[in-house]
Amino acid sequence: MAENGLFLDDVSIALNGHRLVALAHSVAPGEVLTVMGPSGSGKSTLLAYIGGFLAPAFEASGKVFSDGLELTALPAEDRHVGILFQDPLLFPHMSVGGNLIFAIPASVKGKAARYALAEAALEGVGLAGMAARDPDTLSGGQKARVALARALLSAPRMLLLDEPFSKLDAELRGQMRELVFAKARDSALPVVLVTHDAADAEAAGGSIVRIGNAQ
Ligand SMILES: Nc1ncnc2c1ncn2[C@@H]1O[C@H](COP(=O)(O)OP(=O)(O)OP(=O)(O)O)[C@@H](O)[C@H]1O
Repeated sequence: MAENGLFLDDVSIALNGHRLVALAHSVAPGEVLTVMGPSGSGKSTLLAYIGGFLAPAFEASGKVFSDGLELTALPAEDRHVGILFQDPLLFPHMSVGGNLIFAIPASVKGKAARYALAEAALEGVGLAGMAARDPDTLSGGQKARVALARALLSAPRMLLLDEPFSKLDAELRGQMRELVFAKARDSALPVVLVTHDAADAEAAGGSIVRIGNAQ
């Protein structure tokens, strides 16, 4: 078992008796495992299993470890997994800062300390001073950055990325993936990236697994 990082120990997921995913893989801190495969092959399902929110329709086995700690039996809220989806999914009724402060673990006490963390996270994604903004006034690329800052603020053990760049235009897409991978390296977070885009996989630079037709 890999001591550091994420380890998927013979993970197998089936739907109606048909096996979708069979995977054994480790992802070192700061590295990216890219998961590719046709639509409906089970890529998002694999992320749901790792994150602890697999729908009951699926039958799954295999263990998930993070830094040697087994997560498999833990509920999603205790797994401390940072997730980015295709849509940034910011709360529209909160300011940008509110969206960030919401994600900070309750163990960080004091309004000033929580505000300072949120400000620093915004600065870290190139959005210094934007805490008071309404999320609806941000561009798609800015929203994606806020979602990244929010995921990082939650003190995650890993990042799970479900096509997070696919709605961005080519230039923003390149910038955003560099930012995400740099943050993952800086924070020594293992990353599982689901994508249809070979350029994403190439930029990620780690291992690529294909599920679906290849099995
Ligand atoms: N909650 C659910 N209950 C039952 N079946 C589901 C559920 N969610 C997804 N599925 C089915 O499980 C299979 C895998 O879906 P999944 O979303 O993991 O595919 P994917 O590879 O991520 O696809 P895409 O590239 O289109 O996002 C599909 O056949 C899908 O219809």
